[in-house]
Amino acid sequence: MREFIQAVVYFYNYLKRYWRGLLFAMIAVLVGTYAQIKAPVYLGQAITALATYLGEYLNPTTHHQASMNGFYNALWAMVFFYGLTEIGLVASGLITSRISAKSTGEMRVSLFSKLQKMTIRYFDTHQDGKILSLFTSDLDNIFNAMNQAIFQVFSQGLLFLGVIWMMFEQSAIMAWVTMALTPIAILVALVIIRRARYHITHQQQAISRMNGYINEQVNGEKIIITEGLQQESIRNFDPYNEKVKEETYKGQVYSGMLMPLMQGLSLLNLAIVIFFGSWLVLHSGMSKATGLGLVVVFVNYSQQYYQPISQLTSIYNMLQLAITGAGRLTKVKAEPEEVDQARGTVLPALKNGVQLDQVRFGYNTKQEILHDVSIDVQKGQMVALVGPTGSGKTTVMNLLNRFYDVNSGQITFDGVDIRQVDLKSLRDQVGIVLQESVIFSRSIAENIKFGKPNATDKEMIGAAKQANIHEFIMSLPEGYQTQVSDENSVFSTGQKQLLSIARTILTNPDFLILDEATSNVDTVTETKIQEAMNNVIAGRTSFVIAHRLKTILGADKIVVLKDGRVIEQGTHNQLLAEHGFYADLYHNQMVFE
Ligand SMILES: Nc1ncnc2c1ncn2[C@@H]1O[C@H](COP(=O)(O)OP(=O)(O)OP(=O)(O)O)[C@@H](O)[C@H]1O
Repeated sequence: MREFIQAVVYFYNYLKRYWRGLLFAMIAVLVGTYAQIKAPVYLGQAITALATYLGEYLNPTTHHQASMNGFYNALWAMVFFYGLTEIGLVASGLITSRISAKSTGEMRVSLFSKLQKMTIRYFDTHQDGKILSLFTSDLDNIFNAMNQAIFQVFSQGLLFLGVIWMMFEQSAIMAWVTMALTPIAILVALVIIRRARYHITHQQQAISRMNGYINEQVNGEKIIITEGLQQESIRNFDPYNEKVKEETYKGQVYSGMLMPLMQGLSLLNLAIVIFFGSWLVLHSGMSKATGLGLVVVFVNYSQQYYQPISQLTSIYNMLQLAITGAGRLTKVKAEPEEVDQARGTVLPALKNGVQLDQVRFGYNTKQEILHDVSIDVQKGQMVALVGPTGSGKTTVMNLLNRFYDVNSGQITFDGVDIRQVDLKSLRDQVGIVLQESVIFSRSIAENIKFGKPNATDKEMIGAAKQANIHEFIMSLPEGYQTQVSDENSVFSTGQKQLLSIARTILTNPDFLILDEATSNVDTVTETKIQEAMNNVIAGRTSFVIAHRLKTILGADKIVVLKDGRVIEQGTHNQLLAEHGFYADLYHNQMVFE
């Protein structure tokens, strides 16, 4: 019930601005449905008029032209009402399609804007595929429901009530006869909806599990190919696919069953209506011609009456999917936002330095990752963070840029706690070169200018030169205009990092965080990266997460992290003299280099 109310609120928020269009669509449905239930009355009158005329025609002594006029009048009225039905239904369909497309478009924009404000924590804890499915399946389901189901609930509900009302207007006894099979129809519909729902829920779960498997296998394709595990991967795919196949089949069997069953019931009912109607014509006091007309009217109503019941499963399924989708999107909307642009003081340019003061932090409440970490960086200094894998180096970087907040202690820029600072002004000062370099689908020039789109070409080329990537870019036939993307990258891993460095140099940050690429790069590229790093670091305050110790020998301070604690601090020579963890690490690496 909570999910239902949530969905109603969600739809209301997006649909309220279209109230005029919706009102118009409803009036169109109202007119169309009224015409639809009114038309059979004229059909009946036409039949009655024809029967009267034929009766008189067969008896030449009482032949009147007038009864034929009644037939034509009724016929025209019937055509008019059926025409009106079509106009009403087409008009309301067009309006609802337009409103659904527009409001789903707005939902898409709002979802995308929301995602752009999400915390790193959100992206760290949600799979890419699941985020993508908000845009694909959830919004699609919502569109389908708005376009068809909500409209159908209204129009079919109206038709159902309207037919009952009209039937009682025409003949109460015939109305009861037409409705005779209603309890069976409703019972059948409920049983089938329950079964269909069961299998459709299982089908969705099976699809989600299968997608998870495909996602994982595609991401791990390199390992699968190198280990020759393709056949195994195909074999393991089978049970996922089988489950989807089985549940889809059963779901379709049940949901597809309702329509023919209802048609069957309606045909059975038709026979009852004709049988009872004929009995009434023969045994009641009404004229035979009127009775014949009445039978024809109820033949029509009998079909219209069972139509809404047969639509129930598809409407129900569509609504159910939309309610789940709206629930998921409401949850996303309620997620805490990252960029709270207007809050806090604007951070002035760094004057003294950056401090981590007794910082404690964990990604979740169960496990603390950093314990009492204190690091002091003076303006213009280069601090290197070293330590075994999992020791917390990247975590320190995440905190410095305020991707996450500390649990206790504080991080300060010139003595100001970064939690008190306007986030944008903090991010403007901090430049990050990540281990994993990202390439966007656009030209190389636009990729370099990503953080500063209004940079001049001269500035951009200057940055590329400092990052040691200019010559390579110029060797490409289209130079800086070469279109690149993650799938169609012309860069090696090392070159991608050089591009990231160029991107960062261009934004000219005061404070720099550099996460050195761990992947093996050839010695020429390694030297180039080293030079580029020296260029970007020069004159800046920087934190370098180093994996190859020889890259940080000249650091002003080396901080050694182990299991989330600072175990040693000092210059390279000081730490070597201590013969501690760093000295061991250094000697071990030198043996392998
Ligand atoms: N998003 C996250 N959620 C939960 N735990 C995480 C997350 N990121 C890292 N951790 C955990 O925090 C610890 C420190 O990880 P971190 O990435 O900071 O180490 P690192 O020193 O940078 O390692 P590496 O040298 O391998 O990059 C690890 O135990 C890791 O499992």
